[in-house]
Amino acid sequence: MIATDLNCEDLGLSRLVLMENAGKSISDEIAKLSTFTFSKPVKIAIFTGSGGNGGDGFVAARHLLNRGFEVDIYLLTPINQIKSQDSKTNVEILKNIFPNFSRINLYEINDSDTLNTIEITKSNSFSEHIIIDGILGTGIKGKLKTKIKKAIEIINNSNALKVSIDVPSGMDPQTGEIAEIGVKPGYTLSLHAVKTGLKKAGEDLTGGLIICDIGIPIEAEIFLGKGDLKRLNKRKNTSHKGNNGKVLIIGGNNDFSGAPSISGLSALSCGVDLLYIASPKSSSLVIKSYSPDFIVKSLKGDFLNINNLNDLLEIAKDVDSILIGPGSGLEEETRKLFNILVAKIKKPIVIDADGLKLIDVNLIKNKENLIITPHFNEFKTFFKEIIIKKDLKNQIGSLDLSFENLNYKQIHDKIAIIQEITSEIKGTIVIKGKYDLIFKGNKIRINKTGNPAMTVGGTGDSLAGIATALLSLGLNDLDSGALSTYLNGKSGDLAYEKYGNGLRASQLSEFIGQILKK
Ligand SMILES: NC(=O)C1=CN([C@@H]2O[C@H](COP(=O)(O)OP(=O)(O)OC[C@H]3O[C@@H](n4cnc5c(N)ncnc54)[C@H](O)[C@@H]3O)[C@@H](O)[C@H]2O)[C@H](O)CC1
Ligand SMILES: [K+]
Repeated sequence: MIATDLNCEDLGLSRLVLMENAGKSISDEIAKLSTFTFSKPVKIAIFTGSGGNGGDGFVAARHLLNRGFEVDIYLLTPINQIKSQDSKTNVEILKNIFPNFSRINLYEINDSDTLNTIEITKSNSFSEHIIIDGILGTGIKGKLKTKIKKAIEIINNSNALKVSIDVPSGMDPQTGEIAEIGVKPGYTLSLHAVKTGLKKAGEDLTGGLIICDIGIPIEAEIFLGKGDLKRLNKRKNTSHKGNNGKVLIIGGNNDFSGAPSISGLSALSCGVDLLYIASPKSSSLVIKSYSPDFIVKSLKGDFLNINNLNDLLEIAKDVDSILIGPGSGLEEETRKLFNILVAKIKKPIVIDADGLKLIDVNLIKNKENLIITPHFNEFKTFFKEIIIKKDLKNQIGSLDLSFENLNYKQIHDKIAIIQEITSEIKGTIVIKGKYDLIFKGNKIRINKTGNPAMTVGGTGDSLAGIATALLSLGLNDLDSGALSTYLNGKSGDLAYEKYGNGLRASQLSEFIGQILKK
């Protein structure tokens, strides 16, 4: 949800607008609940915190006033300390309503003691009140401040009807756990979608769940955007070498040393701790010379072959994720090696480039934690058996990946055909193109970053390196595959700004760090 919310900004849909929609939806639901539950007009008390959840409360207040309700707002965070810019904007509007004709009272609660003096605390007969909990939503972190704990206690002790905005304050929106104390609402108004933790917590803790539409288009969930960067875990202060990703790249032959190196440079730029490249002797020396940050394992032979199996299984034991294929060439011996490797290795794997031409689709069908990264022609070749089995040869044969001048039905149909094929395997399929399409089961993501200068050789190797790095950093295969297309395309866009059509794939890694940092 946090990712989707930020991705709306990439579509030009601002958080301020979403907050307005949220507040309006909340006021509509409160009005319904009030006529449903009470025989006479009720008074509304809204508790607000320092973030977006409180902001929703301020907007709801404005709409509730127009519906004729009397509204008291208890600001647990004084106005000058409110952190969310959009909340600030909305509380300022309420402050500007002065001298006021609307029935609104704003109370800034500076310390816990002030809470003892408020109306709700003084009387326990608040059965004709609705309390709206806009204290904490999806942004909750760490221990609750004393003032917040006390406010939650007061809310729970009152016999008003309690309604939480988005998440009952105090509850972890991902796990549903209440570490200290949480509001026990009669209803929770979930914005856009019910957060994972609320489903886990159950109605005892959330009250009745009502979903409020706030105008987020489904595409904000499908298109990759800056919000998806939030999927990456924060590094722990206590972590040490090796805790943040160990990647193995298996590739290269006597003709190709660049491909595995480009994958390696991009993987390192995602922040992985250790990067191993296992390559035949013929290419390993050259690969070593590209970067002092690579740990290069030199394997016997001019190309990858079955005699390398034990060495590779040994190195694989020590890493978190493995990329198979860049620059490996198409030797029969390499084919044998790869097909045994994918059967034996249980760790997250990415298969790219020559790997896709050599590995049998049937051997990887049931692998969950797997990413393949074909462009459309490679996709057709890799899945040819499945395409024949499903009798889709004619339709796929004439298909391209362009969406220009198509209506939504034609777009649906095009995607449905591809999905019929991709859903035959359990891993993630990243089909590279102007728009990258990412499939896993019934899920689809689309990436729109990137530019025509990226048709230069090696950008796919960079993408595969990024996907493998993200797997090693703990993301699942769908998120790794999807986010890798966004990062690779975005770094390509920044590289284009600097180098124009002269950009080279080895330069993409230069920009990855700054995208992640932002
Ligand atoms: N797309 C949407 O769903 C929209 C949701 N909106 C609402 O915004 C919140 C999320 O807003 P955010 O500012 O990220 O977080 P919170 O309001 O939950 O609060 C964060 C705020 O509180 C402080 N804080 C965090 N932890 C604690 C703590 N343990 N004790 C005290 N204070 C704490 C923190 O410093 C922040 O300042 C979402 O739930 C929706 O309600 C928007 O309206 C837009 C659309
Ligand atoms: K809340």
